Amino acid sequence: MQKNQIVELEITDLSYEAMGVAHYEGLTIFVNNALPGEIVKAKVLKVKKKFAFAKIEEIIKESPDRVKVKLNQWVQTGLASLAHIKYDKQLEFKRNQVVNLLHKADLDQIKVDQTLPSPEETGYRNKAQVPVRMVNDQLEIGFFRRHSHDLVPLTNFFTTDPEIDRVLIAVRDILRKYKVPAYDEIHNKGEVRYLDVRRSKASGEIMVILVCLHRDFPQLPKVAAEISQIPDVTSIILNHNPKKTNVILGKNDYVVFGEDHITDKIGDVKFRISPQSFFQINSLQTPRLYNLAIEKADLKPEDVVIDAYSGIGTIGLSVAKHVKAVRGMEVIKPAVDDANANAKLNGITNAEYVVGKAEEVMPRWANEGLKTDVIFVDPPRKGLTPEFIDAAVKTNPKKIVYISCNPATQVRDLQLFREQGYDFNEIDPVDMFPQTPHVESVAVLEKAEK
Ligand SMILES: C[S@@+](CC[C@H](N)C(=O)[O-])C[C@H]1O[C@@H](n2cnc3c(N)ncnc32)[C@H](O)[C@@H]1O
Repeated sequence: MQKNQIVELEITDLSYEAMGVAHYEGLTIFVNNALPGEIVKAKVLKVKKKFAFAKIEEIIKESPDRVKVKLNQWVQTGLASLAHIKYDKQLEFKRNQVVNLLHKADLDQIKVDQTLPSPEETGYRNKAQVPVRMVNDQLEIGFFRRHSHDLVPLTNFFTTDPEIDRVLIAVRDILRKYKVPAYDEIHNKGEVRYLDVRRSKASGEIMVILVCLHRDFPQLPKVAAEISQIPDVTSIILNHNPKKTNVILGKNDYVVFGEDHITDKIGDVKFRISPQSFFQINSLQTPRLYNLAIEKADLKPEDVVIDAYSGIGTIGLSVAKHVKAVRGMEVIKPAVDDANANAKLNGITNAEYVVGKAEEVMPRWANEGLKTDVIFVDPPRKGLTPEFIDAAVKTNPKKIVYISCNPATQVRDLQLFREQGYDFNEIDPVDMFPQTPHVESVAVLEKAEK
């Protein structure tokens, strides 16, 4: 097989990144955009020893699960790389990810529920982080083509709250009007790198973050004054990111208009959210995810609860009024400040959050003799560490509720807990990210009977 060769392929599977999978002359071929059951003519893009990448030239036999995507850019950019598959099949794809991982781990007996669908299939994101670049001498917002830094200009971000798209376009036009240069990442010059916009569905408040190369730029006062006139914008932040890096946000934020946070709500609990704080992006699905996790925790009024990887305290503060005490830890300081402020904001006096790495804080607490009843963990994609797991077990909880955005690391960690006398019999996938291959899942570990 050679680059640029055209081959006819039968697609037999979907990879975890939602690429069609085919086999040809002993090679596994990943075909962008192709679906199982389809026969396609594809052009070979790259050939490695055991696998190759190809793109569709022509669909000879089309899958009945295919959706005609209006804007092919969504799929191309990876912004919504499952958008070409019917929603019920997306849910099945996500469930299958979990089933396959359990199968590989010899855990076929674990039950995997149907994926809980999201109330909104599009327009669900309460936050957009979009790159800003010059394209043909004009400042554009958009998204990078998959596996590249080529900006595809976009004005409809599809999975984002349409109110946020409206603000993104308005800010883009203001930057154009004042001739603010976009960031040039090759030479590390120019100015605006990203626009980061957050909107609370509950309060309607909107935060606009201009991620900039410099702490200030000549047009900033006029630009800020005009952005502040966009309806519902209550906060404008300049995030200073001077480094040549792929990391989106720099360390320092400067308020250029309004508040340093916006306020949102999950259930009855209010949350202030600062620019650097993590907040679940699917506003309508988040309470359903938390309710599932909380129901499974079967909390009692005398329980001591840990909220690990707590972000702004959303899980712990949602349960604080029903338990004896909540203690949480989180590595981002502004998020911890938010969490403690959020406790006060809601009149909660039995919850306390500290700054630190979970894998360091948990062992410290365990060594101090802390005993717990229920531990909630909600780590980033890389999952937990063995140090955290050992320390969590040492505090002797009845239950550990594991919320994960990466079932591969979740299954790995659940096995480590199993070796330490905890067991689980079910994983529930929840769709937090429709139109994308991302899978969220919840599992509950209980102390195994001796
Ligand atoms: C998936 S988020 C969950 C946040 C929160 N539970 C929620 O539902 O909004 C994971 C959080 O873990 C934090 N984090 C990442 N690495 C960490 C570590 N080593 N120790 C503690 N927190 C960490 C991130 O900053 C982020 O807020």
